[in-house]
Order: sequence, then C-alpha cells, then structure tokens
Amino acid sequence: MSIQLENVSYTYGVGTPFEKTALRNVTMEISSGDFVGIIGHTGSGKSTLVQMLNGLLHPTMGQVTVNGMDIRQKSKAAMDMRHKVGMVFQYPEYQLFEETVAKDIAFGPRNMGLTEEEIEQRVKEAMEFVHLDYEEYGNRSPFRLSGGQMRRVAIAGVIAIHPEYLILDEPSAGLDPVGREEIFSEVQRWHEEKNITVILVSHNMEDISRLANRLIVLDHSEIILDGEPLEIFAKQQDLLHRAGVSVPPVTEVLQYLQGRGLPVEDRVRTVEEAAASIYAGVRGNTHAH
Ligand SMILES: Nc1ncnc2c1ncn2[C@@H]1O[C@H](COP(=O)(O)OP(=O)(O)OP(=O)(O)O)[C@@H](O)[C@H]1O
Repeated sequence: MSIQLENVSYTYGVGTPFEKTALRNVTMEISSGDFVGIIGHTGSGKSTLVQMLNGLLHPTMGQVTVNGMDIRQKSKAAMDMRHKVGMVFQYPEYQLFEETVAKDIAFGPRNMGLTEEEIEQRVKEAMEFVHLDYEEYGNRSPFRLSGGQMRRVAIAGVIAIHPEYLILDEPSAGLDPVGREEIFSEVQRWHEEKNITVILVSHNMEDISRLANRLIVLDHSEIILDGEPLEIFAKQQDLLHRAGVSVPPVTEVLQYLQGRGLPVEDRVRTVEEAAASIYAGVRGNTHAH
C-alpha cells in the first residue's frame, strides 16, 4: 500500500477571519515498510499533515490517493483503507469512553466484525504491546488510571485493529522516560516483525533519529527536507536550524548507527563527523532492514 499527497494545501476556516493555511503544496509518498519521522516547530503543520494521510481532513487543494485511488471516493477499497491506517492522536486518553479497559480496546476489533474469541485475543495482545497486565487492568475503569496508563490503553485500542500504517502524533508527550522507551521499543518491534509502516510525529529529534529511516521536516506549512536522517544531519544543518530543529546529540546518532549494525569509528566526536565518516557506506543499509 502506498499513500500519495500531490500538491496538497490545507486552509482552516476558509473565508472566515480565522483563515489559516496549515499546509502548502505538499507532495510526498509514503510506502509500505517506511518508518517516517515528522518533525517541525509548533504550528508548522505536522498534525494537519498526518490527518490528511488517513482521510480525516481533505485537502483544500491537491489530491490524496491510496494506491492511486482518490481517498474521497466512497468505494469499498477506500473504506477498507481507513481500517488499515491506525492513528493515535495527541493526548489520545481524552478519547477513551468505555467502562472498562478491555471494552475500550475491543471497540475497533468489534466494529470489524471479529468473533468474541478473536476480539479477546486482540485485546490481550494489544495490552501486552503497551505493557499493561490483562488480568490486573482488563476490568478496571480507564478513567481511574494514571495519565500514562490511559495513554497506553488508547494506543492499545489502535494496535488491536492491526493497522498496516500506524500514525503516532506525539505519543510520548507527558510520559516518563521508562514509559516512552516501552512504547517505542514495541513500536519498533512491530515495525520490524510485522512490517508495519510507522509515521511518528514528534518534537523530539532524539526519538526520531533513533527510530526513523526517513525524516520529514516541516517549516511554516511546507516540507523543507525529506530524506535519510543521516544525510540530513550531515548536509542540511542550515535548513534544520531554519526550521528550529536541533541536530540530535552525537550519542543518539551513534546509537542509530549501531542499531543498524553500521561501523562507527572511535574518533568520532560530532554528528557531522559521524555522518560524514560513514555516510558513503550507509545509503543502502538504512533502508535494508
Ligand atoms: N482547527 C483549527 N482551526 C484553525 N487553525 C488551526 C486549527 N488546527 C490547527 N490550526 C492552525 O494550523 C497551523 C498548523 O497546525 P498543526 O496542529 O498542524 O501544527 P503542528 O505542527 O502539529 O503543531 P504542534 O506541534 O503544536 O502540535 C497552526 O498555525 C495552527 O494554529
């Protein structure tokens, strides 16, 4: 599956005093197997962009297509696509509504018409994904959990649909480092084992540089960079600064390289050195796993 945006622009409140263009002339394609990190300053258009990818918002100009088919069509294929793109919104805990954790997570699978047995299995698997014990939490009210636990329930509800594309909009906001790590390591595992495509929106370049094999940088409603993170860190620092995005610390870049089994020279002290010394050999590898 592949999602394409072609010359997409989006303006909120067209014709009102609050008119605001949030995306301008965005053209890009996301293909199966990508792990895309989207970064940019507050208000640069990140959330608007990802809502285009699952058809929640429709472009004011331009076109969004899935496998070449306009997302606005009411065809069965277009509807099926909606189930294949799972989206975890910013602060998803505000969208919990069922009386127990298990029922909340079961909502998506139930809508898909699965059997009770399959639903239960999906719920258990999704709770494992977010490190919440089924026996302990399944029958609890989601509204009596901590903020971080509520976040996990909300993420589990999306995971239970088994999306082919998983969009995460600032999933770690407000979580402590342990909670962040647990969620990201599971996301990475699913990306690798189940070949799930991940689109991660974050303010945090450290998270993105560790996880993504493609980086998209938004600045004032436009995509100003789109490519391999390493290449961008090495060659596009001016544009990164323009976008108000800092290059990640060298330790993060080294982890990124080691995570991909790439050799790192001992003398490397800066991101530029790290990137420059191995960039030539990296090209194929970052997409290979
Ligand atoms: N419902 C809305 N009505 C009017 N303007 C909006 C609306 N939602 C977003 N905007 C504006 O559109 C622009 C892009 O917003 P968006 O939420 O996509 O940015 P973002 O990069 O996700 O920001 P953040 O990092 O703060 O979440 C901002 O200027 C924002 O104020």
